[in-house]
Amino acid sequence: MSADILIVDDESDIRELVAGILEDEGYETRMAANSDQCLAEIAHRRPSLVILDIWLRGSKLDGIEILQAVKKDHADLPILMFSGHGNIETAVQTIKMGAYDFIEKPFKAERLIQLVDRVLEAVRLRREVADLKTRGGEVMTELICRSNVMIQLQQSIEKVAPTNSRVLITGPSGAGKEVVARLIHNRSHRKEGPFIVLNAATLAPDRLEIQLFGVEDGRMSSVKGARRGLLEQAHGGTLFLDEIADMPMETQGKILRVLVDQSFQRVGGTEKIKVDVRIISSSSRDLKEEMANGRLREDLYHRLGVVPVSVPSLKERPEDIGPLARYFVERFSKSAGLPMRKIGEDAIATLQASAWPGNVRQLKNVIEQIMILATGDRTAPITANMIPADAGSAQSIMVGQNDNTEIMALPLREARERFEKEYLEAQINRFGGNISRTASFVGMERSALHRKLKTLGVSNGERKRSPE
Ligand SMILES: Nc1ncnc2c1ncn2[C@@H]1O[C@H](COP(=O)(O)OP(=O)(O)OP(=O)(O)O)[C@@H](O)[C@H]1O
Repeated sequence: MSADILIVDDESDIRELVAGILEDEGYETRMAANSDQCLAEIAHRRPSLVILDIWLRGSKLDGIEILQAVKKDHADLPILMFSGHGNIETAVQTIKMGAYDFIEKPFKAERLIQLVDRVLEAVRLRREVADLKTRGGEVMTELICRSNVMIQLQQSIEKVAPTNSRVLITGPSGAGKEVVARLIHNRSHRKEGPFIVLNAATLAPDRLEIQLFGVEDGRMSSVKGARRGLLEQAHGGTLFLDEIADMPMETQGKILRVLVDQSFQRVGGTEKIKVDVRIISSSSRDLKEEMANGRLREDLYHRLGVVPVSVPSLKERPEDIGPLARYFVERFSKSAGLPMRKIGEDAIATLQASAWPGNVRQLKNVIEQIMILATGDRTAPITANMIPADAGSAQSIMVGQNDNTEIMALPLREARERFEKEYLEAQINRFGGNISRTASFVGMERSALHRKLKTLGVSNGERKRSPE
C-alpha cells in the first residue's frame, strides 16, 4: 500500500503538477484548495503526509494556521511546507512549529521527490523505533522453531503473507499468535505501513468501540476533541484483533460491517470513513464452542477466518524448546550487556520435561529469571542444576489434583476458569502476594494479571500482600 499524500495549494496548476510528479513515483494523492477542504480531508482519513502552501488565497486559515490546527490533533502527522521566494523566513519558522521541512517554489521535481521520500522514510523509522521500544527491542523476522509443525506454519505464513487475505490465528495463550501476526505483516506488501494491536480482552465495551472506531468531537464528555481510532491508524497496514471472542456481540456486528465494505463511522459520527486495512485476528478460546454458546458471531468467524492458522502449544512441540531457549539466552545477554553464554544439552532436556502451561512466554520468562539469578561464572554454560525444580510446571495442576474429578465434570470454559483461578492463587501465594513477580513468572503484564484476577473474582483482600 503506497503512502497517501494530501497536497494543499490554492493554485490548481501547482496542485496538479505536484500530484502528477508524486503519482509517477507510485504515491497516492489527494488535493485541497483551502483550509476547509484540507481539514475535511484530514478528518475524513489521515494522510501519510501533507504538503501545505503557506499562502492560501481565499482560505479561512492560512498555511501556518492550518499547521497549528493540524498539529494540535495529529502531532505526529508529517507536514512539508511550500514557500515562495518572499517568505523563506516564515518557512523556517514553520519548522519550529512542527513542520518537517519546507520546499521553495519554483521547485525541481527531483528535490520534491527526494524530500517526500526522506520524510516518509523518517516516519517509517520512527514507527519502527517506537515498535521496538514497546516490544523490548525484539524484531522477529522468522519463527524460532525446529518442529515440523512450526516449519509448516512458517511455510504457510510465507504463502499467505503477500495475499492480503484475512487470517484467523488460534492457539493457547503465550504460544506465539501475535508473533505469527507480526510476521505475516512484515512479509506482506504492507510492511512499510503500521501494525496496530487491539486486545479485546483488556477493554470495557464502550472503550473498545472508541479505541477501534475513534470518536467525533464533543460526543463523549470524557473525550476531548475528535480522536482517530485504531482502524484509521492502521490505514495502509494491518490491524491485529487479539481475542476476538472476547468482544461484545454488538462490536462484533460493527466489525463485520467494516469487513463487508471497509468503511465505518466514528462513535457519535455520521460520516463514512473508508480505510484500507488488513485484519488479522486471534483467539485462545475454542471458537466452535464460543459460537455454539452465542458468544461469537458465526458470520464474523467465517469472514475473519478466510485463512485459519493454528499455533500449537509448546508441549506439543518440545523440539522447539532448545532453539527457543538458546534464542532467549542470546537475546537476554545482548539486551542486558552480559557476556554471551551457552545453554547445555542437560539444561535443555530438563526444560523439555516440563509442561509449559504458559507456553513460549513462560519459557522466555524462566530463561530470564535463570540469567538474572545465576551466580558464579557468568560466562559458563547454563546447566540443568541452575533450572528451578518447578520451572515450566503446571503448579496449579498439583494444587487442583484433589478436585480433578470435579473439574472433569465441568464444561471447558468453567474448567478453564477454575484452573486459572487455582493456578493464579497458588502462584500469588508462592510469591508472597507480590503481583509484579507473579506476573513476571506466569508471563503476563502486571496490569493484565490484575484484570484477570478481578475477572476470576480473586479479590485483593484474599491475597497476602507484600511490598512490590
Ligand atoms: N517462535 C517464537 N520465536 C521467538 N519468540 C517467540 C516465539 N513464539 C512466541 N515468542 C515470544 O513469546 C511471547 C508470547 O508470544 P505472543 O505474544 O505472540 O503469544 P500469544 O499467543 O499472542 O499470547 P496471548 O494469547 O496471551 O496474547 C512473546 O514475547 C514472543 O515474542
